[in-house]
Amino acid sequence: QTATQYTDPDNGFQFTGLTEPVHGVTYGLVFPPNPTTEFIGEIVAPIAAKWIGFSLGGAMLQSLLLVAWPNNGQIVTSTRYTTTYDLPTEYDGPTLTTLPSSLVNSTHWKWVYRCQNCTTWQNGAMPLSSGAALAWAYSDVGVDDPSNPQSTFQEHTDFNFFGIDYTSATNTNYNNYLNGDSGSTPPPTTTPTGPTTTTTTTGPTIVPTPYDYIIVGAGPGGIIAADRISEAGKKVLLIERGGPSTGETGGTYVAPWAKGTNLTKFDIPGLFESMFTDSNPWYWCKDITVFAGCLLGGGTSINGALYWYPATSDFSTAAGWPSSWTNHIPYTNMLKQRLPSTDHPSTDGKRYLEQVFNVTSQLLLGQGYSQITINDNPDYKDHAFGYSAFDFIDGKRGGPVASYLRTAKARSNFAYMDYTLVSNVVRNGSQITGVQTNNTQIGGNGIIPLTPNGRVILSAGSFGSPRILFQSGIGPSDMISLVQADPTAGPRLPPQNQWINLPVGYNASDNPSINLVFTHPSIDAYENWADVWSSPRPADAAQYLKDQSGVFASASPRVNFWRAYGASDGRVRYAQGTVRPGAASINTTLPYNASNIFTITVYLSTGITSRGRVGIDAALRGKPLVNPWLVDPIDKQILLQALHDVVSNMNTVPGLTMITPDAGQTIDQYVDAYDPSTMNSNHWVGTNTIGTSASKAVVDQNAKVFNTNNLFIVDASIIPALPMGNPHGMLMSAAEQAAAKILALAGGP
Ligand code: HEM
Repeated sequence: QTATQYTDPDNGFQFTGLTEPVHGVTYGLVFPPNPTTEFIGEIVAPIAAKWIGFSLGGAMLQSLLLVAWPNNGQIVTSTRYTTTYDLPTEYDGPTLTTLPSSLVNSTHWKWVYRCQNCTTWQNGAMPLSSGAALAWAYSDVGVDDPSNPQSTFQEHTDFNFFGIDYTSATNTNYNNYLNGDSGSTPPPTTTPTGPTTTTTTTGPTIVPTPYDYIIVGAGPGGIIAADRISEAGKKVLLIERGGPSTGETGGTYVAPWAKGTNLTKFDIPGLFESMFTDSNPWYWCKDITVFAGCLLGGGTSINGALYWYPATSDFSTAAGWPSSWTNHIPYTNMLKQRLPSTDHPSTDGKRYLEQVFNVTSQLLLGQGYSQITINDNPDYKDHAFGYSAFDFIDGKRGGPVASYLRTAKARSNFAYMDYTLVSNVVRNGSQITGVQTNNTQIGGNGIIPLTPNGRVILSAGSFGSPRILFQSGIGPSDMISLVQADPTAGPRLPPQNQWINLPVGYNASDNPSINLVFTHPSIDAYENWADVWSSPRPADAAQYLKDQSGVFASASPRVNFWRAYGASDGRVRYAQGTVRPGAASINTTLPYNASNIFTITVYLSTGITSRGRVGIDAALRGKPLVNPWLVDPIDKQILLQALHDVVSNMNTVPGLTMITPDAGQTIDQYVDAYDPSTMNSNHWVGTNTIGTSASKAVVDQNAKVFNTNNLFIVDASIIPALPMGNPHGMLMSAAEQAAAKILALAGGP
């Protein structure tokens, strides 16, 4: 089949397309006379079509896919992408705008849309100077969560292809079409190809509300800032690009065995390991090349929730903090009050799956370690070990979402907007006037303004916040040049004489971590967590569903330990260990019993000198440009020393065998051969580091971006150096302190 020209009888637009005969769905496209990167399209479908997919590359894989369905009189739409024959997931970059002649009535639904930045995508493009194939997918089975544009759904029930000649698919009235006007096209006299009706149900333009504080990103930094600032009576908008996570926030991603409850993947601590083995991990950001959580709660909704109250050194001037930050105790106390830690998260107070604790404590006691309650002694981090501590609450994921967000939401001066991506701040020189979102229904252009003296706080994370800065003309010029070349983001940049040169993306660090894998006959490896999502041990699943107790009330770690090391450069570095049943990867020549495996991960933390650089690529994806792990040979030397120490007395624990590395490889060879990407701990900090001078730092001691009047950052990116432990506890204390400093700073709303 080949597309031909037809005129839609309702809106009078001339499209190139066809009505396929099997289901009677019409697909049409029209381009401006000198094609740019956009087009107007339409899909007219009988009500029996529960969702429709349209592939701009003419195939399922590596194509920009448009997916649409009707819900409550509106058309719900998304752009998606996939490289495998599984559910295509969110693809950011294109902008879809539903045009007014769209409708839903009793027989049909019709989606007329503008698709901008749509003619090229990752690994593909529409060949606009020739012809090509397009493809459609049809389903008579409804999607799982119709109000959610990123809903999951089952495979199509039909698909097919058709040819199109792009060179004749243009119309000189294109710009009129954008305004809902068919221009000089004569009134249609041809046979109607679509439904005839007059009900227009797409929403009108929303008049944008100005806010005192617009906070971009609902991770730990953004949520805590939003709670404290709304508590102070300011009018606050918190914007999240993703959607709900836990059941209490409207999340619906529930394991088969928990069906009928609102205990989602993000509620049940024992599902943590399944984050990395899911066939449809929609919650990871698709435009950041390392793991980042694109959902409410950010990293705290998808992490293992290891929660450490900060040590004094975490906020020291030696770590890079301005001296005004070193007294963290009042803020850490505020955090502890809102979110106490627990090292026995099961609601019955018992500990489960503790075999690794027994084995590891034999090793550590033999090395002169003492067992302590770790969060009772945050500064005791040399030769100390104890039970892993978490911010779980009532046997469920707690974190900032189940604490600070609850109180924020109860206030009438707090507003929350999800599924909304902020690309850049709108500014006039050093004065920020609003944020640019991808929701063009807001004011017709997607811009949300500030009140007079209003402020923007970026909390989009160590990759997301730098990208927003680059797209706002703030950062090194090589990054802003990449933005300039982008057809959508380029025109939104301020003029070059307003660019602000700051070291955005530099000073990046992340804990290098190395896994050692062991077996011991006493260990229960819990099937390496492989079955927790689809076929858990029935008794454990039942116990958890009954009262949130048992194995599922905790994430996988069971033991943590720390040790200090002096080095030849005069610095003290700390090594951290995390121990859990199971193993992410095993590489061994030894025969072993898979039901007895466990992992000791050794990280280097406080004192690391290695730094990398974070930036964007030409597709504006966030990525490490220079890896931050073990750049300094002394960092590597200390990490090796720590690994050797951990296994130094292995022969004193009967039955304990190290299988990775195995006898054929030394620890040094193992570390030399380690894939750097698996050394990543996803603890990125420092990409918008705090400091006292604009030549070395991005934000000043009030967390305000240098050379701006009213732009702030509150997230892991301002932390100058890695803290002692997994960073989200220390980050939340930093967010408390940053919120207090921002509120105290004169000149605000
Ligand atoms: C849960 C969602 C989906 C699943 C599991 C799925 C799965 C599959 C599978 C297994 C095939 C190969 C079928 C065969 O060769 O007979 C296929 C083909 C195809 N799918 Fe999907 N699909 C999904 C969603 C979509 C969507 C949203 C589109 C949007 C346009 C799409 C477009 C296509 C097209 C055009 C083909 C045929 C051409 C090709 O193989 O690339 N699919 N799909």
